[in-house]
Amino acid sequence: MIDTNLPLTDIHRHLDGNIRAQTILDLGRQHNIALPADTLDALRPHVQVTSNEPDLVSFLSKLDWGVKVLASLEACRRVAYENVEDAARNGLHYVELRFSPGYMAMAHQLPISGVVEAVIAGVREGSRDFGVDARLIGIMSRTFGETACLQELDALLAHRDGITALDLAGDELGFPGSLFLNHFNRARDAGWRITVHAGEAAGPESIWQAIRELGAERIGHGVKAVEDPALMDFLAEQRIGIESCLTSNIQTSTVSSLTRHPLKTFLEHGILASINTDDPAVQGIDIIHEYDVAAPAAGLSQAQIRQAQINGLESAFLSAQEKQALRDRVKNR
Ligand SMILES: O=c1[nH]cnc2c1ncn2[C@@H]1O[C@H](CO)[C@@H](O)[C@H]1O
Ligand SMILES: [Zn+2]
Repeated sequence: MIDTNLPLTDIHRHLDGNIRAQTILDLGRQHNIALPADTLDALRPHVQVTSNEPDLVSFLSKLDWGVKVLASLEACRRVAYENVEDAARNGLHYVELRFSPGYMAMAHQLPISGVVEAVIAGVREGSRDFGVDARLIGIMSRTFGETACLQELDALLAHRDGITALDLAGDELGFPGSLFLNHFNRARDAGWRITVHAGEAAGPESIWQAIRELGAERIGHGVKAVEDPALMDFLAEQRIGIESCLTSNIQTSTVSSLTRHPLKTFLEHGILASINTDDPAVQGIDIIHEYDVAAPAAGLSQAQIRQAQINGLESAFLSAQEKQALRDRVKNR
């Protein structure tokens, strides 16, 4: 259960993996884009996972319809705005929304830098209208290679003040972190925080690489850390946040069932692990489901769920003062 006296955060949520099915229909109509179905019910199986996918890459193809309807910068602004509205509806006080501007720009060859600008604008308007504190994390989609990632990085750097951190997502097995050393050197020089999707499809060595070579302060998923005792100790000692996404890990077949998910072990080990959604619209879940259904199914006690909630804010890309302000705001409501 969620502790309503503590801030509720989601620090691992792809805004381009959280485009409403209704919005996909609307934008498809508006821009004359042929969709696989023209009613919500018929569209849903094409844009939402209905049963577990065999692997990460198959799962990721479920995000494609969402970005195929992004035919204008206004459409990008809209989905960013709606993401903040969805966060507010879920009772979230703070969200870190991540997005891959190259992936969003791809289908209609939008200017990548324009996409970054539109997303920043949409999130800013959403924050103002719905009272949710939001930060943005830029993603480089490794699936499209180093050069495409450099273009994403350049577009993000052109709006560096609107971006808090850099991430690397997509096909972890096909495109290892070692290809992206320069990218992350530049991101750190820009003063950004760093989080990396690692130890989801690949093993613990991918997590070590993200920390030692890319400068990751947090790890997305990090499921495979449980296979390496030295890494488990290191994560706990260095207070490296693990952004766990329970349902996502089942749907990508990263973990065979919730009862085998390592989140409980992470928490028992004193690792700063938190509960997050990943791609909620594609997964057909929300943050409340992850706390109330998925976390107990993964064997977490109520005290562990509360600790994970505390860890979410603790590992957020905020200053100590900003975190305290959030705690005060929720307590004094
Ligand atoms: O669970 C995930 N693991 C790895 N990459 C992901 C996941 N969910 C989405 N993306 C990737 O993030 C970018 C869009 O924000 C896309 O590259 C998408 O494939
Ligand atoms: Zn993710």
